[in-house]
Amino acid sequence: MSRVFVLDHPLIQHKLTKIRDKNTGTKEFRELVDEVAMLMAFEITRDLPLMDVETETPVTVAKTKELVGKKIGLIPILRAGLGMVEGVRKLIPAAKVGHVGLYRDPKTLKPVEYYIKLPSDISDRELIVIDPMLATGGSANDAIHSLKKRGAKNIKLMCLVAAPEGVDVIKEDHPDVDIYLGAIDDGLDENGYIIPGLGDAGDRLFGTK
Ligand SMILES: O=P(O)(O)OC[C@H]1O[C@H](OP(=O)(O)OP(=O)(O)O)[C@H](O)[C@@H]1O
Ligand SMILES: O=c1cc[nH]c(=O)[nH]1
Ligand SMILES: [Mg+2]
Repeated sequence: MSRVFVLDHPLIQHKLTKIRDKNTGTKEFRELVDEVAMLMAFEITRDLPLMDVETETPVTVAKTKELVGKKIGLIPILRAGLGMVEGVRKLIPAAKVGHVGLYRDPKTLKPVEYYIKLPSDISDRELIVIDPMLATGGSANDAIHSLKKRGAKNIKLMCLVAAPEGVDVIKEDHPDVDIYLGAIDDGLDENGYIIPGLGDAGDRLFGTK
């Protein structure tokens, strides 16, 4: 059963409010999404394993902790996922990055895959799928299926804003995938947009509307 975490850190929630605001322009929107992604990564990596090490300080030897060299892969879903990936990379600079290109057909709301390029060793990596929006869930669901088909075994999903419908789809199809969110909103409108949501994340990030 997927675990669903709504990351309620005050900085995440405050910045998310500004991201939602229709008066926030492209530059500030992009900066805020980057910052929130970094803060979310801080929470998502909370369970990374540590090992005991000894380090010589200028004074003496300290018994301390170091990350066990865990291999991580970040998988932004194009385009909007690009707005979050650099924020996460600031905290996990050694992570490899794979890209899944999907757009949602505006009529059917079904995802269409147009690109995929992944690190060769995804089956050995803990993967974090990144997309600001989880609406019907079709895009994230497809991306996760694509990754599993290519050998991925260990996947987390990270989104800024989700609709309950999208969360249910991932829980149903991928009970092994834990979901990390900034918020779960009320639902979807007739065009599949999240209510109240933040509008079209890709358009707001890249100024295409
Ligand atoms: O859960 P779903 O109903 O599938 O909707 C969510 C998807 O829609 C948006 O992408 P969009 O199709 O707008 O592509 P873009 O990122 O290129 O703008 C968003 O970034 C998600 O990938
Ligand atoms: O609300 C939504 C739904 C899908 N994609 C977006 O960018 N926003
Ligand atoms: Mg879009």
